[in-house]
Parts: sequence; structure tokens; C-alpha cells
Amino acid sequence: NDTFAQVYIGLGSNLDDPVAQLDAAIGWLQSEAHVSLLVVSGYYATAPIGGPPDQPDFVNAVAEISTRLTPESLLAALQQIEARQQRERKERWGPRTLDLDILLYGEERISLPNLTIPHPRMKERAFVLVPLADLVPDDLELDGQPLAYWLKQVADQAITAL
Ligand SMILES: Nc1nc2nc(S)n(CCO)c2c(=O)[nH]1
Repeated sequence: NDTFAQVYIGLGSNLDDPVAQLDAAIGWLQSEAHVSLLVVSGYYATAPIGGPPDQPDFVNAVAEISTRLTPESLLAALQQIEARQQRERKERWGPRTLDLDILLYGEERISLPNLTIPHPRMKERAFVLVPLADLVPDDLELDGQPLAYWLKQVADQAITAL
């Protein structure tokens, strides 16, 4: 695979000092072989969406990378970083030290049992769309609508820039 893909990664944490968790994950991404970290959005404090209601607020960000890794290899590398930061998969959608999601992988559409790209829930998540808007133009299209359209749809979700 000799072509480089422009990839957007969602980062999230709501356990064990989330800002430090995101900083550490950015550090691992920077030192990952075959991954070039291009730019990182601002950090945002966000109310938990989905999952148990009584969990702590999250801190979220989006990173843009360039990589020759295939989507599956990139997923494996991200899961290694999560594991290094003690990601116990206790309850689905429960609190976690670190969550790394592949949001977009170039223009590709991928649907594998363990990997769907574009991320199937990104359009419903202010904690993804708002940091993503730091990195891409507002007219970036998702499912035929500009990012600005999807941002309006999630305007009720609590999110504050840190
Ligand atoms: N605000 C917020 N809510 C979330 N719910 C889930 S699941 N996650 C994990 C990401 O899939 C988050 C998150 O990162 N931020």
C-alpha cells in the first residue's frame, strides 16, 4: 500500500485525568511507526452521550494523521495504544480511560464486522463534530450534507472548549 490516506481519529476519555490521557495518546500517535500526526483539535469537555448517565464528563478531541497503514492495521495500532493506557472493556459505553475511534479514512467507505468507516455515529455527536470542525472546512460533506448542517443538529449537546 504505497498511498497515504488522510485519516481523522476521535479521542475520548472520562477516567483517570482525561486531559493527561489524551496528551499521552497524542504522544503514542506521534511515535507510532507509519503514522504522521499532522494536527490536533482543541480539547473539549462534553456531557456523556449514550451509556450509563451517572458517568463523569468526557474530554474529547480529534487528530488528523497521514498513514500508509490499512484501516485494519491502523485499528490494531489504536487498540494497542488503548491497551497501554489500561482500557478495560468492562461495560460497553461505560467510563473509559481512553477511546480512539477511526472517524474518516480518506474518502473510503469500509464495513467490516469490527470496523465501519465513516464512523456510524459521528454525525450524531457534538463531541466529534465540534473538534472535527477545528480541522476541516465547514462545507466538508458527510452523507450529502455539509458539516455545518450536522453541527446544527447537535446544538443541544453540552460541549465547552477547554
Ligand atoms: N461525550 C462523550 N460521550 C461518549 N459516549 C461514548 S460511548 N463515548 C466514547 C466514544 O465512542 C463518548 C465520548 O467520547 N464522549
